[in-house]
Amino acid sequence: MKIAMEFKRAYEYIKWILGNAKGFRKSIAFIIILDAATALVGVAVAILSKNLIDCAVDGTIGKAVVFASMFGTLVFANLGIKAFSSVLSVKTYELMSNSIRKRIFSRISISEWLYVTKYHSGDVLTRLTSDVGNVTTGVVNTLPSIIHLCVQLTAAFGTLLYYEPMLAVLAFILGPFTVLLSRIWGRKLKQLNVKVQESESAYRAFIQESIENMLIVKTFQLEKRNIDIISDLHGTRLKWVMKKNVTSVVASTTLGLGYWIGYLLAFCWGTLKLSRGTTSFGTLTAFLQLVSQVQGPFIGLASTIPQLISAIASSERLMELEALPVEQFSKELPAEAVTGISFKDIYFSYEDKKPILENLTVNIKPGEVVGIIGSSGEGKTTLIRLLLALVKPDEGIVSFVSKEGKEFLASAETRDWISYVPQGNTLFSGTIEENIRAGYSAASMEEIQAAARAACAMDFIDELADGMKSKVGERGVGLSEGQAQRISIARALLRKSPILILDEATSSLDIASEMHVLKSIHELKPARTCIVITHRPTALKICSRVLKLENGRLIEKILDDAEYDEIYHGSSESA
Ligand SMILES: Nc1ncnc2c1ncn2[C@@H]1O[C@H](COP(=O)(O)OP(=O)(O)OP(=O)(O)O)[C@@H](O)[C@H]1O
Repeated sequence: MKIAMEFKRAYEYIKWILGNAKGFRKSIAFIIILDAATALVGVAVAILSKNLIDCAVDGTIGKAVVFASMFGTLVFANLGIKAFSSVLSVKTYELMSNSIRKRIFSRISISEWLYVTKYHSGDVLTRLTSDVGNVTTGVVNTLPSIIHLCVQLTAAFGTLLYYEPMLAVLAFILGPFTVLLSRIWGRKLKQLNVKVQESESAYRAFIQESIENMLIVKTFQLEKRNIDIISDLHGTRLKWVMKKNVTSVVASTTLGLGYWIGYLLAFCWGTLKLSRGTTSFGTLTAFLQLVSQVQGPFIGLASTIPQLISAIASSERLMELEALPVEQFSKELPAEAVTGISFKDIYFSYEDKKPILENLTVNIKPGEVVGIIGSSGEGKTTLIRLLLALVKPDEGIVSFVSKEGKEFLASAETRDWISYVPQGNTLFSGTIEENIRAGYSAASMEEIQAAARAACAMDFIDELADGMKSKVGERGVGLSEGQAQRISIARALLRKSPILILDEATSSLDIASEMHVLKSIHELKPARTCIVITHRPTALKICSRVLKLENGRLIEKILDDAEYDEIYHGSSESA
């Protein structure tokens, strides 16, 4: 039962791997044909060498010259075929691995956000590079090698059987041995492969995070701790790589031993026949070559099988990414602006954790500017994630309402109506212009400048030597927090969506800049429905309503000056 299940699973993985090769079948078939041809050439060379030596011994020089020239032609042809096959393999490898990467990357992009965030970016990177590499090698290199070895085995065994059946049997001694070994070591090797890939993921993830958070590493003097962690991760990786390697080496050494025993037996048998005069020098040379060509494939298979197992183990890790749930898209969106927002009887919790939102109901009218306050960790950002349909409510309905009162459920598509400025630095590496343009790719330079002006960013951009073309590093390196925030706001304003969400978006700005940005937002024409999540009273002053998130519900607050003061001077807990 267990074996049947394992076979079924292996069948699924192999089907998936071959499915990926669909667009490259012609190239792969061609590589296989070329590789099989080199195997046949090997056997032909053995037969030719027998005839050549026999002619030389008999003194029939004319025939020997013919055989020698055929021999030379075949050797050159073999070299040419191998060179061409190698170039074709590299090209097919690149095309196929890029196509798998693109497909899986696209799949991740359209998968549900919450599921994707469960994977560390370093792990995803390892899967998209190393695992895709293993799968592609399996199809483009390992599969043709296996077929090459099988053709070589069949042709050499058939020829040997024709000339000397006893030798053929001796040479074949490795056959059952290989099958037994692959059964014993196959499963173990697959498990070890998964461990190797996991240790690679952990290692890459750590390096990635350390480089990203270099500032924290330096200011908290974590250099030594990080170097120690890297050493540990190296140690773990080395352990699994060595275990995998030793398992492969034990398997191939055992086979190697069998190979030499077989070869020695064939050699003794041949020399015995030669001493009795029942065979020629040429035949003995050919036999020895053919014995190698029967046994060689078994050794070859022992080294290609681990590659195949790597491909299978990696396909499992890639299939896992492909199985991520895809986002649901709503039906066609209406042409008119839909600006009202409704949260109705919302219950929400992350996985099986304590509920964050409970029985939450709120309606926001078109054009309203609503401030949301609440203690840290109360669920304000989660509320926005529900509106953006990044997470789904356990119960209740999140919807958008048109002027006519028509409701549209929040979905991936309704994000079209929202411009979002999230917490933290969310810039990409590239120019300032490229970062703002991400809000609306077809925007003119005038529109980009207008958005930057409204976000209070134009003054500092003008002061930069390259202006809009100034380069921004990874996550906005090269800009101050406040400058990065203003670029993020400009990006959101350029989008011209009817709803604008600012999540602590002005937290790093000085009061004067913050007031300027908020005033620009307030004066936008047409007016946008706006949700401002903030701990700062200046931001709340532009809001027509303030809602406080408390115990999973939103409660309307009328704040007097003393309370504004408390928010401003008190801790976030008191907000
Ligand atoms: N992806 C996630 N998976 C599981 N739990 C999460 C996730 N994101 C947030 N949480 C939890 O949900 C709760 C609400 O988080 P949320 O970010 O919505 O709070 P917040 O009110 O916006 O906080 P802050 O003001 O500090 O930004 C927190 O307890 C947090 O630990």
